[in-house]
Order: sequence, then C-alpha cells, then structure tokens
Amino acid sequence: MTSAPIAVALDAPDLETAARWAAAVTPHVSTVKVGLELYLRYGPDVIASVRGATGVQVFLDLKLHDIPNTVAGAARAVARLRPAILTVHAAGGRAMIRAAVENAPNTRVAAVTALTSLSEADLERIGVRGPSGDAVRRLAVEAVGAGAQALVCSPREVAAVRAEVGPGVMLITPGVRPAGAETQDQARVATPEQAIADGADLLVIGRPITASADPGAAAARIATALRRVLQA
Ligand SMILES: O=C(O)c1cc(=O)[nH]c(=O)n1[C@@H]1O[C@H](COP(=O)(O)O)[C@@H](O)[C@H]1O
Repeated sequence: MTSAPIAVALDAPDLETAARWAAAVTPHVSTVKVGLELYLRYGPDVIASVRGATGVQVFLDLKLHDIPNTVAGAARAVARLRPAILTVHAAGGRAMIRAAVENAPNTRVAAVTALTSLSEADLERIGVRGPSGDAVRRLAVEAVGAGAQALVCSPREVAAVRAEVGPGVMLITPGVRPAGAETQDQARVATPEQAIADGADLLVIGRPITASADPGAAAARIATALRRVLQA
C-alpha cells in the first residue's frame, strides 16, 4: 500500500514527542514536517534525527522571508541537510525566491502564499485587498516565475491556483480539518477529501493527527479517506 500524500506537522515541544508521533504516523504518510518549534530548539541536527527515526521524506518549514542575500545564505546553510521541501514566503518577492531556489538545488522550494490562519478580514487589515483568492493567485504566479517548484496555499484556493499554474507545480495545503474537527487558529480551511479533490498534491496536517489520543489511527483514518478520493 503506498503512503498517503500527507505531511504530518511535528509541532512538538521536544524530540521525544516528535519521534513518538513520527513512528506512529510513518506507516501511513509520505512525509513529516519539521517546523520552527523543533528546529529552533534542537538546530540542524533535528533533521537527521527525524529522518533516521522515520525513513520518510522530511519537509523543513522555516518560512524564510528576508532580503535576497540573507535568504541565499540561509538556503545554502540548510541545503546541506537535504530536506525534500523548504518553505519561503512568496511575499519576499522574485529575487528572494530565486535566491532560495539557486542555493538549495537538491531541495524543492515551496513558496507560502497567504497564511491559512489569516481570514479575509485579517488580510484586508494588512493591506491585502480583495478576495484572498486573487492575492494568492498573484503570489503564486510571481513565485513560479521566480523558479519555485511548489506552492503552499489554503485548500479553499487550491483549485484556482491549479488553474493558474498548471499541472507541473506541487501544491501543498495546510489548513486541513476533517469534517467536524475544531479549526483552532486556522481560518481558511477545508476537509482532506475536498483538498485532494480540488487538486492538492500534499496535505499538511498537524493537530488533527498529533493531538489525537492515537496519532497512528488518526493518520490511518485520513489516509484511507484520501485513497477513496484518489481512486474514485
Ligand atoms: O507552511 C506551512 O506548512 C503552513 C503554511 C500556512 O499557511 N499555514 C500553516 O498552518 N502552515 C503549517 O501547517 C501546520 C498546520 O498545523 P495544524 O493547524 O495543527 O494542522 C503548522 O505546522 C503550520 O506551521
């Protein structure tokens, strides 16, 4: 059985917890994601620890956002860890995204369009006027033009982004909640089944799996639901 296109967000306070979650979910999912919480606590070694414990691909979510020269150096520094995916903010602009792509040649650079935690009202407040889908599409086009091989967007926008950028770009959607689950700090959400049906290639899912009493069973349940959609 092939593993489901899910990146489980290992947003854990310590390595022991992250390793426990990773061991539970990796029979069912393709990817685990290391984000700021683990990386800033343990540093680059955390990638090797997580990779060694799981055998699945590791997604490094640092959401780099700085001037091109600084991002070039940061991308070079993490490229030697060979993460499968590295995030940068699309709002950093073309030259910044290009700097990341050129300096992490064996890693897929994923540009984050508009954070899934921001509502339409939040976006308006920070100067992103009009429907969120329009801003996300604009950022997506800029990022792909600068060489990004992947995009991060909300599952609500994934169909529009796919129509805009075509089939060759990997679309990654956080903000995924099984029907009835709490949205917590996420604003622009959809179910895993909807995200896949609308064209997402990889779903980022954290707390709906990791906060469950049995993360392995939660991952298996979502993986089975996705397989049904993919086979339909
Ligand atoms: O880049 C990301 O992975 C990301 C982008 C985004 O717009 N929204 C978002 O939630 N994420 C990440 O996706 C994960 C979502 O976790 P849960 O809300 O617990 O499912 C977290 O690790 C976030 O850092």
